[in-house]
Amino acid sequence: MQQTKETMLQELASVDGIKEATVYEKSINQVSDTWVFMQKKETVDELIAYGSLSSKFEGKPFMVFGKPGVIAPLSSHNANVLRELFSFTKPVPVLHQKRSFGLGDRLGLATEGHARVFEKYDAYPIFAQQSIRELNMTNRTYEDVLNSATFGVYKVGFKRGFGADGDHLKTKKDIEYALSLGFTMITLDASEHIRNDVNRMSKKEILDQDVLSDELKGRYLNQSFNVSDQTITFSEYELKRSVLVYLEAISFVEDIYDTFFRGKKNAPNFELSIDETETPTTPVEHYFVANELALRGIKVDTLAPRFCGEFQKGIDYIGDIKQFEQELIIHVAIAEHFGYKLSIHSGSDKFSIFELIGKHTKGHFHVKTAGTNWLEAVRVVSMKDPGLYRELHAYALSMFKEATKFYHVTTNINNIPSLDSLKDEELPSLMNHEDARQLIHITYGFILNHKDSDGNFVFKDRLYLLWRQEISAYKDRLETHIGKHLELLYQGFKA
Ligand SMILES: O=C(O)[C@@H](O)[C@@H](O)[C@H](O)C(=O)CO
Repeated sequence: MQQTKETMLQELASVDGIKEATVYEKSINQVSDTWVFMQKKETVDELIAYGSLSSKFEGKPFMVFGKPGVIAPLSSHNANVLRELFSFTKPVPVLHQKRSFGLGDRLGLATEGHARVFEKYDAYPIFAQQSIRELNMTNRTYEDVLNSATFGVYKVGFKRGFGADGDHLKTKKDIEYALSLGFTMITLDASEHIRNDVNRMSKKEILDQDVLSDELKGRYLNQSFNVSDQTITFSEYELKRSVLVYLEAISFVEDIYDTFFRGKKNAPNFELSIDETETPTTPVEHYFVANELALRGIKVDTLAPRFCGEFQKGIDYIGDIKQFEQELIIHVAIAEHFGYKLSIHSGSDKFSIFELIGKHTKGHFHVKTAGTNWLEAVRVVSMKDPGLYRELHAYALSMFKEATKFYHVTTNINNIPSLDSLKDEELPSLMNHEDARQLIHITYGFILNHKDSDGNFVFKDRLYLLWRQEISAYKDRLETHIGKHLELLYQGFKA
């Protein structure tokens, strides 16, 4: 007779190391004769495997009624075993989904909260998503990023599937690294091959450049292209600008595509990001890039242009919303024409434009967030341990200048209310203050890695301990905050 989970739990109820723990109900699964679930002992999560397949897990063995079991730590080895036994813990590419959403979890603690949101919204979640810049800043590895997502979905029983994005990758070595671990999406960042200096050239200087081959002239010069009900026309100036800014980047993309994607079976999703540059992508330039990719047989799933205005990290859109809307309509038409979706980078907190994005993409989008999830974790610190928040904030102020080398922000730290003027209960309101948000957003690596003269972390261990103790407050914050992103996006196309 099949054993029920109740009788299984009764059998284990007297085992040392299990009897004193709390079982996560939604994590109980069975595969052939083996039960696998997660439990919490104090603030530490562990896996329990009970049955013949438990020998696959590493950990502390036990035996009940002649049946073997293991109390297994959340190690890389055990994450691999979970992925082998339970397919829902393994990332899968975005296939036919209309919309997807990236959730860069810098701390490896957010998947449970994120999963709650994606139980309600049908967008495909990319729970594992980090850039190399983030890995360097947080001292993490892609193994760790993937494992956190695997354990997160297992713990809460999220079975809809998720993706893993090697975000903003710039080299073959980094792409190989992400792919070797089973990442299902590669975001190629071509920014180092995009010429920003062209922005500083006058119209005359651009027109004076001899960069148009006969082929390019024949293909574009003074020609118009219809995409949906939009017409894109290349003047000599626009064509020369497009060639100067993007042609080298297109060759770079081709080389990467040939190496990792062309003709490959089960190729991962391929995103091209041209957003992290000083150069906004005009609709004409977007068309040029898309058409050149298509002519080279390069198929992207998503493309992130740099839209007009400013998409700064962790705060709302800065710029002319009317212009953004007009250009968005043309960007969407180009993306549809060439058969990919637009990707919106630095999508954290862009509340004033989400509805427009939902509306004009007709719900076909990829939106990426990252820093906002870290900011919600810091909000929890400000709510639960004001003293620790004050220390962290003061340190962030001292590192602000250094941090601006890694992120472009226009923060004025003089606008941030001084800590002395705020009562403890007022500290969480700093996480609604744009300058304070950006201060904390860009200093995350400095805060997490700060060590004292003995080489001990000043904040990291205390922060993780607090977050583990207050994980349900963090889950609530993520549900509300990321939920607000989705709600506005959906309002745009459900209306
Ligand atoms: O901070 C980073 O390096 C990344 O999270 C971002 O650049 C990412 O691509 C993003 O735009 C998420 O909002």
